[in-house]
Amino acid sequence: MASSAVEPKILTLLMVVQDGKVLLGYKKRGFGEGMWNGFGGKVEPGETPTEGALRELREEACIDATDATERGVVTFVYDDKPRPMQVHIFHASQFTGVPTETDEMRPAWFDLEAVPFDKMWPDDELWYPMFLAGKKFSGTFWFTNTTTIVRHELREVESLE
Ligand SMILES: Nc1nc2c([nH]c(=O)n2[C@H]2C[C@H](O)[C@@H](COP(=O)(O)OP(=O)(O)OP(=O)(O)O)O2)c(=O)[nH]1
Repeated sequence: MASSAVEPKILTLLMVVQDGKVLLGYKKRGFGEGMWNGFGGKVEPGETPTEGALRELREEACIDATDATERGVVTFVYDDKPRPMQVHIFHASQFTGVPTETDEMRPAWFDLEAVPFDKMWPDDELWYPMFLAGKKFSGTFWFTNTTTIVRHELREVESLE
């Protein structure tokens, strides 16, 4: 079967942006361990990406976003993994609860001028400018050895449908 026919895994990623800062979590275990990232994970059967994004935020940071909107869909293709990952990227600015450390993530606020891109997935530096500018975007990143980008396509879109 051609690799393009392989169904991608569907995941979510949500960043809370408030008062000139973004809430990120230090990933303590699993895929992306040791890096800062938004909150998210695999969408479960029967869930929409929005429902999955809100559940993962609650599980990983103990807060509930009240105004989450989808901003991007990005696909990651790896030469050392059988399935691509399709990540639905959400923005929120309002939430209830208090960001709290969990087994998986240690949350911290970063100034938008000091996002720690050197300790994040390398694609983030490429799409964050669109994300933070309030644009919608779509793209594909091809990785070798899980972490090195060999090629990418990224564009602003009118709609994510
Ligand atoms: N910013 C960014 N996030 C990424 C990239 N690749 C990637 O998987 N992610 C995100 C998507 C998910 O939010 C998270 C990976 O999800 P996960 O493996 O922790 O999923 P999960 O919580 O369901 O996992 P688990 O409980 O089953 O271990 O990392 C990337 O290149 N950049």
